[in-house]
Amino acid sequence: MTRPRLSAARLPGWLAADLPSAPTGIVHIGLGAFHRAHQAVLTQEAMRVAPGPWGICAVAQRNGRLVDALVEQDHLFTVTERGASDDRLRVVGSVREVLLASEQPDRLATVLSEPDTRVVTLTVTEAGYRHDPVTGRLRADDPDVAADLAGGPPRTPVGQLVAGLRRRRDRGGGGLTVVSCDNLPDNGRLVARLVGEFCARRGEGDLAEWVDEHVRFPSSVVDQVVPATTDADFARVAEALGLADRAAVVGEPHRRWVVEDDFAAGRPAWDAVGAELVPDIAPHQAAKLRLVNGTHSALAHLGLLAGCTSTADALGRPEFARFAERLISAETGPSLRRFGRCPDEREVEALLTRLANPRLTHRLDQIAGDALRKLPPRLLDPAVDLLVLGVEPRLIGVAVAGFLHQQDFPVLTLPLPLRGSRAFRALLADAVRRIDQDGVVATLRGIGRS
Ligand SMILES: NC(=O)c1ccc[n+]([C@@H]2O[C@H](COP(=O)([O-])OP(=O)(O)OC[C@H]3O[C@@H](n4cnc5c(N)ncnc54)[C@H](O)[C@@H]3O)[C@@H](O)[C@H]2O)c1
Ligand SMILES: O=P(O)(O)OC[C@@H](O)[C@@H](O)[C@H](O)[C@H](O)CO
Repeated sequence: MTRPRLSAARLPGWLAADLPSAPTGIVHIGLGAFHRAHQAVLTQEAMRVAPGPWGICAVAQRNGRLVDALVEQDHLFTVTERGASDDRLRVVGSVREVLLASEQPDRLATVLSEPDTRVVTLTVTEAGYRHDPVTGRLRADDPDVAADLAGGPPRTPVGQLVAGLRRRRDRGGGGLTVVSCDNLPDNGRLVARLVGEFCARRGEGDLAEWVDEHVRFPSSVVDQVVPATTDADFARVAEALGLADRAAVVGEPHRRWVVEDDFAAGRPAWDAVGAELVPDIAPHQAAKLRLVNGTHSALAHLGLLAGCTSTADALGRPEFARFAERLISAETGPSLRRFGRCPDEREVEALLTRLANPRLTHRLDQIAGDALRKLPPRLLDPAVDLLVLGVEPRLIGVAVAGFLHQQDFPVLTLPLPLRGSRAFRALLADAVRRIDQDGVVATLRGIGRS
């Protein structure tokens, strides 16, 4: 059945009552599923607690269909919080404008330069930063980066940021805070470094100095599983609302945001609605990337070999559930010792229950993508820390072997301590051989018995 589209005029009164009406103060680059389920919701909740000029201008890179859908829907969309037994549907109205960066580069630079814009958030995936994961430097050989450096309409998020900052400086603009929300270690420092390098490569040392003085780049950690929306999700929302929402998103009820408390010119009252403002992000970041994303990546690389399609599918199989539990309890958890805390039994169980939510379809192939960037902070850094503690990272070795198993040649650059460890290289080779000979399920069962 074709339903009328979600719009301000069609919204039932009981849903409209909660929506904020605020001018734009935030630019979000990377209008994906995650932003809509996470920062857009938190910002709406924060404005309810402390009203302020924190409407969002959300920027898609190339997805014109999503931009068109949101324009048609008066920028409204639904977020379904999907727990293990029920759904909670809400309408989000914190997005006030949407832009398509590839077609509106000038408008984007202008919004970034507006005095009322005081915060920029980013979710552009690990690949979006166009950096070399080993050196952390900008990949100047990437054709889009090269085009941006040559002064064309910016195609990359870093190019877009620099164009906006340049215009802001030229207009005599004030302080701005750029918050990366991507699953990358030290994401704030990474963006600051890439912006500085971009300016240097263009010979714009004066702009780099202005940025140093006026712009802050706090690092942040986000945690909420928000899979890509499925057709079944769209149909469920239409059924519940009586309206079609082409920008609907579905995520788990768990939601966490830890941000370094370093803002140049104010922010919404995110801390009043659950965000944690902290002086040091390092322990939070390591714990999140290793326990949540490390488990995800392990399940993805091993699960795909066994024909599993989603995290819930994999964790529904006893050998994967046991492997994940042991991976966290015996390796990724204890690897956090130098940060001062390891998860206890209860925390491990709660995390696995979250990740196994049978009502969320979090596809393993989505998680497995871009593994060369994802594996170092999620599984290789913990392996290094375990070696320092004198513990053999055997289960991490099996997870990494799940990735290597499908490769024709050794593509993964191991961190130096792992490359130099004969024991680690041997256990990796052994795990690849066992998966090859016995298959992944028998390998995991073998671990369970040993
Ligand atoms: N979805 C989650 O569960 C989740 C949870 C925590 C953190 N995150 C972070 O958010 C990121 C985005 O997740 P999502 O669910 O919104 O994904 P998505 O696929 O819905 O959206 C991805 C966004 O990133 C942009 N993008 C992708 N590749 C790019 C590139 N090479 N250059 C520039 N922009 C690019 C796209 O334009 C889009 O706006 C993740 O990669 C992760 O770092 C996601
Ligand atoms: O492409 P990725 O792996 O960074 O993103 C997919 C998910 O694994 C990830 O985003 C998790 O859902 C999230 O990090 C949970 O907080």
